[in-house]
Amino acid sequence: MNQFASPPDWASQVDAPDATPSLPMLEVEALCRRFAGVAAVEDVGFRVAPGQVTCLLGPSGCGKSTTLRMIAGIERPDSGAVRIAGRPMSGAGAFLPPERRPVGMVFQDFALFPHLDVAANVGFGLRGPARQDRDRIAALLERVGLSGHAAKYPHELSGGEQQRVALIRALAPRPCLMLMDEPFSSLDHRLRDGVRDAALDLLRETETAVVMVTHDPEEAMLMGHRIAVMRRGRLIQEGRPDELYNRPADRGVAAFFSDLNIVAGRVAGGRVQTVLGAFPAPGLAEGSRAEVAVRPQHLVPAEAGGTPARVERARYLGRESLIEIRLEPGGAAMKSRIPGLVLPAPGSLIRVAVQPGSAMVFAGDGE
Ligand SMILES: Nc1ncnc2c1ncn2[C@@H]1O[C@H](COP(=O)(O)OP(=O)(O)OP(=O)(O)O)[C@@H](O)[C@H]1O
Repeated sequence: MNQFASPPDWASQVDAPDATPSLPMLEVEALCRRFAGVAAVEDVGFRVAPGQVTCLLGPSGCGKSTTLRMIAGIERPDSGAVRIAGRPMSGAGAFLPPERRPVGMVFQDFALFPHLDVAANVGFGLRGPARQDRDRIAALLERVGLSGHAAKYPHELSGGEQQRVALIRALAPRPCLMLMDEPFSSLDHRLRDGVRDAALDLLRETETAVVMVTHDPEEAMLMGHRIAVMRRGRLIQEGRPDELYNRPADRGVAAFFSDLNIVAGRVAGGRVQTVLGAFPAPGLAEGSRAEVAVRPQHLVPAEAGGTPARVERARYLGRESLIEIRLEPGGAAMKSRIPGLVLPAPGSLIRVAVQPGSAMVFAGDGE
């Protein structure tokens, strides 16, 4: 059971910068796991507050699932600690098996029992007499719009319906923490939004803390109150979606969320001087090399000033236009995304500028 009687309102936490509640539901500390001498997860630590969703985001093989499996107790950490609702699950000699952890799990393949009808599948998560609690099962089914499906078998349901059943089956025992591994990735694009929204509503209502693995940055931004970006087994950055998008720790994190235009330069007078202009470079040594990353929507046509650029290709994408250009000094290829219909002729010369405050400056000239 959730030991916190009245968890803080998730919306106010999202709005308030750096409002980390004092009592996390999940605490992960310095988790490490090696396979055949190779580190799959190294020194990963983060916390999740009650009612909050943290998305583990990263490329294939970066250690997301292994981290999730260690939280679940399916995988034993080599070192580090996991605490749920303040109780040690693993670490310091303790190790609770998965069935003794107050955790619900949902995976990519819905894994419903094919020989049980929907009501029995949901009831399976309940223990003892609660398993027959028709009212609770009916309430959960109604909550995800499946009231009329209680007597159906999994093969009679669509993928989206099956995943909603898997979700309420995991939530039925009222876990403190929900662990979800790519839970929506096998769903048809059209179904996905509806199932995601149903899941978010239900998780918020039940004030369940959630760790969700995804490799899709848009999904992480859509679902996560916080995002933890992993790379090569390590946690690179953890924070609110806007922090990761606007203040990424490095170029790799920045590149996860969109295409980037990159220009390099040297720091002089506290600013990195580039072909696109000079940008503040706080904390970087005078004379050192730095690179500036600019998202395509932040590289915009300039009336006067700016940097001359030759248009290579311009396409209208509906909501916006994508203009591919080559900077005249240096010849670097860049992309600019502009709202509406803006189609300069290929070969024409335009001027572009970086929107104030949008440039991301990193040390060095490569990852
Ligand atoms: N049981 C295992 N035995 C050996 N190596 C493993 C095992 N489980 C995971 N690995 C390795 O550990 C690394 C991390 O794997 P993990 O499944 O955690 O990555 P991931 O980020 O979840 O990837 P994906 O998005 O492809 O599922 C990979 O190199 C993987 O091959």
